[in-house]
Amino acid sequence: MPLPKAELHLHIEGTLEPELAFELAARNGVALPYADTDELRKAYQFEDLQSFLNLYYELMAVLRTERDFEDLANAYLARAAAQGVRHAEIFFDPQAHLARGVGMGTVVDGLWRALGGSEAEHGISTRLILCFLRDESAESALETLEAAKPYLDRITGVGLDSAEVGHPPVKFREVYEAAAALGLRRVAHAGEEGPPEYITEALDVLGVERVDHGLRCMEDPALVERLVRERIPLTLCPLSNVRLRTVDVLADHPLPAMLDAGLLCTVNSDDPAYFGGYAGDNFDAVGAALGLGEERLRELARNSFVASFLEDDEERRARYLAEVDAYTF
Ligand SMILES: Nc1ncnc2[nH]cnc12
Ligand SMILES: [Zn+2]
Repeated sequence: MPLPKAELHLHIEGTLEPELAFELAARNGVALPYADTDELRKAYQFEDLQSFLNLYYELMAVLRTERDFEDLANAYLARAAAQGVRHAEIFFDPQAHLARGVGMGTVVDGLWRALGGSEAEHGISTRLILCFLRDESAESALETLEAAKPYLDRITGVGLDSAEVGHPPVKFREVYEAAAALGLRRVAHAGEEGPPEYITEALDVLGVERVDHGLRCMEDPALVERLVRERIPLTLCPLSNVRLRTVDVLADHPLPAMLDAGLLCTVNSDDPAYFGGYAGDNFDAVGAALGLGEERLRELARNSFVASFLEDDEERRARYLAEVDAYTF
């Protein structure tokens, strides 16, 4: 049995495996510019975040109906369950779908067909986090939040993703204020490729409770001290960092130094279909490459539940933490 864990940084569109992409393409009559799954897999060589995002957005063309989103989420949940994920807080990118004529209702209702039955079907509790694309305008983000209003009973929070550099958090001040007023939790990608100042801005201007990636905080000791003091969780994605070349090789990943500094780090998969592994694979990879022992891995699993948005169900959080504490490797 794998170590129980929560996954807090997972883009559902980034779980689209080549086989499912071709299946959905056939079902929807969408032509993909790749002969087969082997040729598509060969395109998974990324120089940086943007080169990945180009493919990520291109492949979304196959997602058209509620059933497509349901199938996508069910495929992820089945894989996650097999790797010990007990709770998943799942990002989705509605603007990338709205731009293709796929409505908010199709996306949320489709995802919910899987998420609503996830506990019974996969043994995983879930939350849904709507992400704004930071390379789109602030007005577009506000329109997206407006379009999400009929679905807020199923949406726990908002996030910020896509191309980071040149799109500082401050651009989204207004939409984050509106989200907070609606009672939504707030997270944002910051310090993945962007500078440590974006992390500070995400905290101060957007009021985020958790930072996605946050890797580049290590360049600013005062910021590290603040993140430790305020117990701000970081959702790290080690295999993603290597594939997108923010870290040269896994053995150089700063995770051990970050834990030693007292940061509340979690380990997640980001876009597992593209980066070579799901949540458990990321745990295994950092364990092996960084020589993390059982107690470090247990700490990471504990952190994932501590950092999760389970404030509305503390009993469940306590149950998950007890599972981690009782786990024998
Ligand atoms: N790693 C990542 N960074 C920013 N935006 C993303 N969208 C999907 N994956 C992402
Ligand atoms: Zn991400």
